[in-house]
Amino acid sequence: MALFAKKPGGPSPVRRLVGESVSRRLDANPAVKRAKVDEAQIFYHPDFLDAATCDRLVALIDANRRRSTVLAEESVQDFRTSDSCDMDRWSPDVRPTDEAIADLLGIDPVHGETMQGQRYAVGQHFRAHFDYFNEAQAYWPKMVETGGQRTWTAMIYLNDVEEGGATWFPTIGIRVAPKKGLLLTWNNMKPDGDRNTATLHEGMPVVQGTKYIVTKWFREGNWIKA
Ligand SMILES: O=C(O)CCC(=O)C(=O)O
Ligand SMILES: [Fe+2]
Repeated sequence: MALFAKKPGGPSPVRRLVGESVSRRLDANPAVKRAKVDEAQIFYHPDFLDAATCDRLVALIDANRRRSTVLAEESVQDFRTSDSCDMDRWSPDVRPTDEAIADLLGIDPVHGETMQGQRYAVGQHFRAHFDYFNEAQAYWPKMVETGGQRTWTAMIYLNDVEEGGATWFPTIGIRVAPKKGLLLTWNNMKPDGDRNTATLHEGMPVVQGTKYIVTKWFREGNWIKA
């Protein structure tokens, strides 16, 4: 390692600016509410997506789902037990939603990763994790090539779940129950652009019913190369 190699993480002007511009835009949108917590910038739009679009995305997830994977090298059994699939951003069934999320946040769509569809059956979950990358991990150089750190996460609940399946932020102490069409979004960075450990979150086990969501992660740089 080089003698003066920069320690991973720390404040970042680029990530700070993204946090400022997105939170300013969301605060100015009367349809969007900000969670009343100090630890992180968390917002929600109670009825972002209409029922018919939700149903279409659920059908696409059912047609394309496979077992979910995680990034860490250690294989973590039972860490993420849902099924998931890539949602083709150019498909006419996906593109309007994909671009509407980017527009809501005011982030150029080229920063957005391929949207992920996820399906959780009874008992399935996504254990507590951070969406931002660990810059000390072996996978990090690959992530730099594909747009660098993740800044904002946006997810949409595509159906109502009979019981369970909430998104839980244990450090902050809030739980968001699935509600068809609701969009939840948060900044994985602190206001100074450093990684925000308070964004630790978990997809809690579904107790009854099935949970469908789409998740969109935004990078600080370009995911789509010109
Ligand atoms: O299923 C959830 O509620 C959380 C999903 C999640 O954390 C993710 O997709 O990164
Ligand atoms: Fe997550």
